[in-house]
Amino acid sequence: MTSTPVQVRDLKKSYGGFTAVDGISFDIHEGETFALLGPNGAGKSTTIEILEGYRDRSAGEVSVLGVDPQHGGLEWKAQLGIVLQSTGESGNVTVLEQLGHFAGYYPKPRKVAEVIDAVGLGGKEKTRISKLSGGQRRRVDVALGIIGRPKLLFLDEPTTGFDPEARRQFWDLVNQLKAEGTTILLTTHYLDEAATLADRAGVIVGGKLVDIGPIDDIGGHDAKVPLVRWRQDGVVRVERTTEPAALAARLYAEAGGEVPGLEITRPSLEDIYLDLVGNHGGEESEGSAA
Ligand SMILES: Nc1ncnc2c1ncn2[C@@H]1O[C@H](COP(=O)(O)OP(=O)(O)OP(=O)(O)O)[C@@H](O)[C@H]1O
Repeated sequence: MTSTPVQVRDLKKSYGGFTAVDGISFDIHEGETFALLGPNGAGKSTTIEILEGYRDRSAGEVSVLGVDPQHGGLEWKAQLGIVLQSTGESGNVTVLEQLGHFAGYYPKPRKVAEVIDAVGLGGKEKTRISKLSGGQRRRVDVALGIIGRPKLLFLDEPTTGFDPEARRQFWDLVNQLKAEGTTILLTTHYLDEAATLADRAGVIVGGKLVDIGPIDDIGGHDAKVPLVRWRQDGVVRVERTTEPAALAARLYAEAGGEVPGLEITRPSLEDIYLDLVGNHGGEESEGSAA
């Protein structure tokens, strides 16, 4: 086992004349949770599917658990946990049957009952998957992703369709997997989810990596500078400053008391991400013509 389970160098993928992934490079270190962020169509799923061995690349080098995914065998695949973007589970079997069946594919599976509890499907063991709600089926997807005790777990928009309680429960589960040393590659459009779970992130726009680094450093140092808002003569004023308390104190002294509408906020990861994507011309990102 390598201490850098995922290594990607100058990865490119074209669909006909359309370049969906345009020369991206990144590493994911052992035990780390790495978030791949980007607008719809940026190339995240294409990248993940190449790493999972589902799609061939057009150019570049990729190593996943020391193996080129284009040549990964069953033993390699058994070390991966995969939660695809779309729900695949709609069968006529029960939750217990489905998980029991999949557990049989792996050399050291987790206990089915444990997994059912971990994804919050306790009480639904004997329910047919076709009778579950959309969010509950998504939990089955997550359960199938972790049943084989993967070394590397791919989570492609795992909490889409989850209610807020289920999302929190899922975050607890991911933290538990992290504590066990699982390396995780996550894509999500929920920036609070990325901020909570990820150690590092890469932001893809139009098939190119526009930023990468520890989650708190995304957007660069200046992106985090706090905003001070207040009202003066009925007009909302906004100033960015690294010393918000000093500005607030000055305003207090000038106003001779409480400052109307005073608010100090730090840009959230979502604010920073939206700036970053906007600056790189991405909204509904469309890659580039080759
Ligand atoms: N099989 C395919 N054939 C042709 N074009 C494709 C194919 N799969 C994806 N694309 C295109 O490649 C680009 C990247 O798609 P991809 O699914 O990787 O984006 P994404 O970042 O995962 O988006 P989302 O957030 O919507 O899931 C898109 O413009 C998409 O239309």
